Amino acid sequence: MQHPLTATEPWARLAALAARPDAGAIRRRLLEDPNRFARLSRTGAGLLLDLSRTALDDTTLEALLALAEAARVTEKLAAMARGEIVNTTERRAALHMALRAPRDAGFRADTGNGWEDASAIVHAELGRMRQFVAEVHEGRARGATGAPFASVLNLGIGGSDLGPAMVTEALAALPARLDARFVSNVDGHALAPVLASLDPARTLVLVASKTFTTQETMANAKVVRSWLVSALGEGAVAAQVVALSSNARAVAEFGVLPERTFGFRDWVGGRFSLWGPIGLAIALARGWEAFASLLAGAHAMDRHMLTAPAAENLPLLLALAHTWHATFRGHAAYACLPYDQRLARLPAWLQQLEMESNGKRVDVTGQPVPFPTAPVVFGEPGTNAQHSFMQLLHQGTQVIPADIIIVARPDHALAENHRILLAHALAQAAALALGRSAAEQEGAMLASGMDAAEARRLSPHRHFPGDRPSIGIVLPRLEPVSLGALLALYEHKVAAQAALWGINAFDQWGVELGKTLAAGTLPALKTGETGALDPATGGLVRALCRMGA
Ligand SMILES: O=P(O)(O)OC[C@H]1O[C@](O)(CO)[C@@H](O)[C@@H]1O
Repeated sequence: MQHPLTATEPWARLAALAARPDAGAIRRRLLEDPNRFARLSRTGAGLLLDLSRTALDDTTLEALLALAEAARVTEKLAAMARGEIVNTTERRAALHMALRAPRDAGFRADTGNGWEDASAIVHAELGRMRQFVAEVHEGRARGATGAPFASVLNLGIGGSDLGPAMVTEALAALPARLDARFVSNVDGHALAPVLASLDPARTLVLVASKTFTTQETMANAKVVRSWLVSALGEGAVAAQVVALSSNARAVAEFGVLPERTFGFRDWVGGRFSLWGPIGLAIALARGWEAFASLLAGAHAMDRHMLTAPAAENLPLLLALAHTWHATFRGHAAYACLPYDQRLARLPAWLQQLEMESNGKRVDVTGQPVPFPTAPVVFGEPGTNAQHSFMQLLHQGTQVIPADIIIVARPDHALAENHRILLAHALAQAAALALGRSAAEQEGAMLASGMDAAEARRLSPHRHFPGDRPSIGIVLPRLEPVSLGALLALYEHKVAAQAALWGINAFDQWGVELGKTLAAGTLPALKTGETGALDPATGGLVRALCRMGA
């Protein structure tokens, strides 16, 4: 039986367009149309999206928009905003948009057991967060010895780390209100040096875990709890530990006071959670105003996503361009290249967002999807990426599209450095798209005085095929409001692709098996008893034990 999406007329049209010999031609399209940038760039919520260095043309774009219509993408995103149960396997709404909307936005969530006033719940907690942040900054909330807090240590992993850590680093141009540290890995090499560098009397600890059962976070939380208690006594737990979680019972058992617990509902998915209590570290480190502006920027993108016409809608257009690359052109990876060092952790955040959301092989009905879904995402800030993996993007055997994120105005006074950075970002996009033919390359070598035989020998090695797509995303400046819009752009892009493919972006069953197996392996590492393990794991456990594990 044919999959409902591949049975649509626009799908057939797109499959035919993708099979054309010139389906990937970017150079020709660029050089033939001097207005291509104007025709294929759009603005929304303060950002600029530039699709001119992809092979998309009017016909392809029209077919992609028709496919989105056939898949009812806009209706599905509207259902998400209405708080309907869109995460069908876990029977939950996905209402992260409520976290960043004004109080009167009126978001409501279907709990499966009736509807609740999501906006009221969010704003009650936001008010408490705001008050707590003020108490810490003004020195009214202090540690067990009466010392004001100088540092905040966030213990969390996945969505309970990547978002707040990335945003806190991205907003480094703002004055630091508290020194912020993030420890996610259960590897003691992550936690031990951080604890060694902190003063327990002046450290506020955030245990960030939606479930409050994640083994890595809880193991680190226990270590930090003992560290506080042995330095300051049992009273330090109540004075200095804060929980960010939706599991109030487990939080209470851990000993965190209700007034130091900030909660959220299960309609906030882990990887979409930085906008609420999980983002407390951002507000503590960069100030409440910055956090509020971040939310405002994301809300502006939410409004744009919900109201802009399809052909002008940034998240939808980005989703369609990525889908053209991943699903129709079969590009199995894409690179995220932020040309701003402060966005160094953006690729890591995006990896979870994309790959945990859309790394799915069955659709919402449980049927296998007969086409590629989420590609592999990787990335590094430019220009560093140019000196590591960009070689493969320019001359490798596979085509790997890139998102090139550019910030127009810097927050430093090194104007020449910034111009060099921008020149490289633009040059990479141009080199990927236009390439340089063997003949052009050979001509350049001859002109430089190289002898003809040597120029001929080198020309295949120095040939750039071009026709390699990149998408530009431009922020006027990296500030809370534009960062919020950028992150919401990607969140909605991911949700739009899931809606198009008919998959569930909001569950993550693929992470469960490894957790279960780790629980069975831990006792074997303690006792050396490997009888219950598979032969390969058992062999490795015995080898590790012989080496002193
Ligand atoms: O916040 P929690 O419950 O500790 O979960 C952390 C992370 O673990 C996952 O559940 C699975 O890796 C992520 O989705 C989540 O962000």
